[in-house]
Amino acid sequence: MKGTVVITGGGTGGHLKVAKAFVDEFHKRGISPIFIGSTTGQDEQWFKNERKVKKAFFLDTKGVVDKNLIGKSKAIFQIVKEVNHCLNIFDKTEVKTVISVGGFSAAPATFASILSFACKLYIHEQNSKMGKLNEITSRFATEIFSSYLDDSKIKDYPVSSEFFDNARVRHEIETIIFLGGSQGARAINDFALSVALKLDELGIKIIHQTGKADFQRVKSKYDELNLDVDVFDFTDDISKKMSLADFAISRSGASTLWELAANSLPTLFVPYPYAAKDHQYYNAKFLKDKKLCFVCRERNLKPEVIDKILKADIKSMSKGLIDSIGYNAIESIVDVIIENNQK
Ligand SMILES: CC(=O)N[C@H]1[C@@H](OP(=O)(O)OP(=O)(O)OC[C@H]2O[C@@H](n3ccc(=O)[nH]c3=O)[C@H](O)[C@@H]2O)O[C@H](CO)[C@@H](O)[C@@H]1O
Repeated sequence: MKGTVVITGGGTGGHLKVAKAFVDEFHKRGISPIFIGSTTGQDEQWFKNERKVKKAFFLDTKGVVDKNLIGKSKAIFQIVKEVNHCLNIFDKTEVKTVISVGGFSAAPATFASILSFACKLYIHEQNSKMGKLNEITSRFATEIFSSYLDDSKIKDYPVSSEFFDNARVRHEIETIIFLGGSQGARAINDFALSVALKLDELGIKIIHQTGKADFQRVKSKYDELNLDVDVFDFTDDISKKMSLADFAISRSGASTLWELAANSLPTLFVPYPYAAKDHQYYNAKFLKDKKLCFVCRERNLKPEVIDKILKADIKSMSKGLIDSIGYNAIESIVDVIIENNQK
């Protein structure tokens, strides 16, 4: 491969999981990329000690969207400053390929790749509605990979193999997993607590990922209810937890959604209502239109929802999910990038 590869982006687990898939795939092929992320968000947590990267840079950047005018100006000024920093890195390490997985962390390296004519830019857009940065920069990209774009060369989402390996067709609901995405979701936590006694009476086991911020509160409530629940804030072994469940109630962040699909786990998605352009709703709608999931707006999430789920035909949904996503997405995406690099 000519020149160095940069993988950039992050902020939250959804973007970082895809960044990690790229790092792992390049490493498998004997290529050590550089990672460029931010000091804000979860980037350092995921990549500070990652041995598969040649070097990781964490730049002083913050999100631009959802800020007042002064906040926006400061964030933009900081990005401009860090673009320069990236151009220096590109120059010193002969960067020829920049792969953005989106999020504000990706801004400096993405803009630097556009300014440096020696680089090719690739974008992986995880969501059904394009993020602001990708909307601005995508016209400069050599390829945009997305599960929702008709003209994407590879449409399958890069999901780790363990989600496929542990997949099975679900027949009846004996265990439900509640998932809040990388940061947890208070609305899903409250819903789980409101139906926990009923599920227990029905003999249904609960697995519950709360997110860090709400863990103690949720754990104490289960203790008060005297229920034996597998409750945790975050785990590195989420595929194992998913595979134990027969049904999921989850946010529809892109990585989680496609992991659940890969695992053939029927799901009720409760989209995060404040996501940009309501993208979590449209992520889930993509599967709902194929009758492969249920979707419930957060405002309609009432205990009665459980009765409907218990009557549903989860077997045909679970079977249908098998064909919704193919196995080797990250290999195919990296093949396209390497082929282009050789031209
Ligand atoms: C509030 C918000 O705007 N969230 C966005 C964010 O979500 P968020 O960061 O929550 O992302 P996702 O749901 O896409 O991914 C979370 C990742 O964390 C992993 N995980 C989660 C819990 C756990 O205990 N262990 C674990 O490993 C999941 O398996 C998954 O791979 O990025 C996604 C991808 O751009 C978007 O679709 C979401 O809308």
